[in-house]
Amino acid sequence: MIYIKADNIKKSYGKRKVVNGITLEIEKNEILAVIGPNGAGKSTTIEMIVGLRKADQGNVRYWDEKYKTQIGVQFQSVPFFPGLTALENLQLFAAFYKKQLSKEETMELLTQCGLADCSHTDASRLSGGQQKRLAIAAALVHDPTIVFLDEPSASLDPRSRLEIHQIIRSLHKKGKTVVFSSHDMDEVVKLATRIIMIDQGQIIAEGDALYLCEKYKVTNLDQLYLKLTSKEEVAW
Ligand SMILES: Nc1ncnc2c1ncn2[C@@H]1O[C@H](COP(=O)(O)OP(=O)(O)OP(=O)(O)O)[C@@H](O)[C@H]1O
Repeated sequence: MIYIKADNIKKSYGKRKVVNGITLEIEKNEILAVIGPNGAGKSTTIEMIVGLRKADQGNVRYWDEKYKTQIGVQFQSVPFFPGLTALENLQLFAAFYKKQLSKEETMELLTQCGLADCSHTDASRLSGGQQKRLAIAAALVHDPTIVFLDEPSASLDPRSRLEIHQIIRSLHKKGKTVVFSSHDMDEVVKLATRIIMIDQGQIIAEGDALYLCEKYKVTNLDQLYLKLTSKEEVAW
């Protein structure tokens, strides 16, 4: 089953074409990794797909007219409410979806995201890694069908990174669809059931890791990345 279909979407900021005709589908119960260089247009593409940014051209179609309540999104920076604890922040995020999370339900979500010990800590005092996990928890408060995670494990220590992988795997096991962006090719190989590589606002490769490595005659995704993505000339 196809949940979301983006057809030839484009976005420019001023004269700069950031997304230049992306067509993709997001299927039920896949873990889709979106990879590509800094500034390639990954976040902008995700923002258009989740309906937070309007495409200049092209369109995005959804499987359900109430899709907004069934999508959870974690962005790279999260505006938590200072003065509120981690637990209170999650309850507030749930209220945005008109959902009342009991203390027990909130604790369960915090535990799932490795934050049980921080439930009563002011969100603004959490470490970077803890804030990232709280951001993921915030994306899950309404038990969404599809979860978009924008670089969920970036700048995390190895243990926290593994915890994020566990969260992604358990969401997948529950039948959810997960779309995540990442610069960590090992993580992508471990988790993704399908990969989309974006460069300069266009999809330049698509498929699972094995297929892509065979197709482009490389032994791993790092090599594939270096082979396919453009490189800026370095001026010394
Ligand atoms: N609101 C905005 N206004 C102007 N330019 C923007 C805006 N948002 C993004 N850009 C520019 O668009 C380009 C693509 O940004 P985007 O965040 O989509 O890339 P990305 O592939 O997610 O990069 P990264 O891997 O570094 O997160 C970048 O050059 C960025 O500076």
